[in-house]
Amino acid sequence: MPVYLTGLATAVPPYEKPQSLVLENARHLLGPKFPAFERMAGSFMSSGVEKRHSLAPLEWYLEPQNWKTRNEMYLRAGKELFIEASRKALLEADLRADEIDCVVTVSSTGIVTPTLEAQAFLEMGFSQDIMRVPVFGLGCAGGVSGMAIAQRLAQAKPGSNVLLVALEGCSLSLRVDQLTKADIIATVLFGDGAAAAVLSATKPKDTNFVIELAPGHQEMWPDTLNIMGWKVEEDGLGVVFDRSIPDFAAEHFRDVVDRTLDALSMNMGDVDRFVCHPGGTKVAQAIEDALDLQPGALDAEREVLRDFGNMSAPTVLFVLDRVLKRGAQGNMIMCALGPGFTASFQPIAVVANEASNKRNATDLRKREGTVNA
Ligand SMILES: CC(C)(COP(=O)(O)OP(=O)(O)OC[C@H]1O[C@@H](n2cnc3c(N)ncnc32)[C@H](O)[C@@H]1OP(=O)(O)O)[C@@H](O)C(=O)NCCC(=O)NCCSC(=O)CC(=O)O
Repeated sequence: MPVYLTGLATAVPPYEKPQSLVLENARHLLGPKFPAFERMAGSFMSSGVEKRHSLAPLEWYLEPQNWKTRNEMYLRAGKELFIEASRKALLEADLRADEIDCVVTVSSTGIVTPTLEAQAFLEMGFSQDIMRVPVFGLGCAGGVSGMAIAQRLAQAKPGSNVLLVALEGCSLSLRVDQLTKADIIATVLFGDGAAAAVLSATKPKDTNFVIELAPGHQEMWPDTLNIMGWKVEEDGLGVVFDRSIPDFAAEHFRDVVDRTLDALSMNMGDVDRFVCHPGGTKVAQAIEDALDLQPGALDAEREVLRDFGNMSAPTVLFVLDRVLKRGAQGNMIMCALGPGFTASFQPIAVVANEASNKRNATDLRKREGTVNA
């Protein structure tokens, strides 16, 4: 039984920062504490990131923060973003919040219990018997793995509607006490954002096309725990992301894609578009090379990186949103790498809707002019 994507929306927090401003403040804040800062400063401008959004205003990052203040900001600003992304996705799906049976919240950049979907319960108007599935720790793979979890949950209960929300406040982990090169590169790349998707086990009737989701596929490489993750430290989370990630992708991504396609009974020729998480320019390049894609094939990926930075889990859903709104059809494979080290894949097919009874209805995949820019 297929599952259908009936709503997809993105949201970014209100504080927009051009990369030149991030560099200026990083130089002021981190430069005096990290002797090699100037040697790495060029990466701010060569990273492909032109701007990003953050959950907190600039002044917040200039003050010392700790576990309590970071998580207070995550709760306050994250809840607002959760609500905005969810409401937009529900509008797309033409559903009320109380028609959602299950909500999957994917987030690894803050800790709050009860989790965000419970914090937003009243404002959202969720039903009292909603099933809550908070998922922590998937990192950059969270958008794809979250979609795969939501797909399985929707498939398990005919007639149900599942809301997926992927939300990250990567910038809240900025550290000025224990600086490493990885911390500087994280400041170069990471931003904050959220995306929400509505999945339904009921076929939409009033669209020309439907977006079908088959079960996803994941693989974890043994003995790769140190490539990506969080270290829990005195004043917050410390970023773990190894400089080997682009080389790792260049060496191993093709093999895992081939095994995934086998598992999905597909081959390369069946895939019309890979929809990838753009972890950084070097990762995007490594994926393009590994898959023998045409130069520029990952155009939407580079645009999302340019406009929002690497927002971890929601990033790939921003890419999917652009790709669908530009009218993509056929078979797509959404993919991302994340802590584990894990590769996660979600097949998506945009196909004509034979059951359509409203030929002129506005399709999710055709709403021009509403892409975040
Ligand atoms: C950030 C960049 C655009 C910067 O490119 P540049 O050409 O300007 O610079 P560069 O690559 O030479 O790096 C500048 C200096 O930083 C160091 N450096 C780079 N990445 C580092 C890392 N992860 N940890 C520690 N140091 C690192 C380099 O060795 C070099 O130091 P020295 O000069 O001393 O040698 C690129 O490095 C990049 O795209 N890297 C990939 C980022 C990445 O791993 N993203 C994935 C996040 S996880 C994720 O999102 C999952 C996924 O991708 O699916």
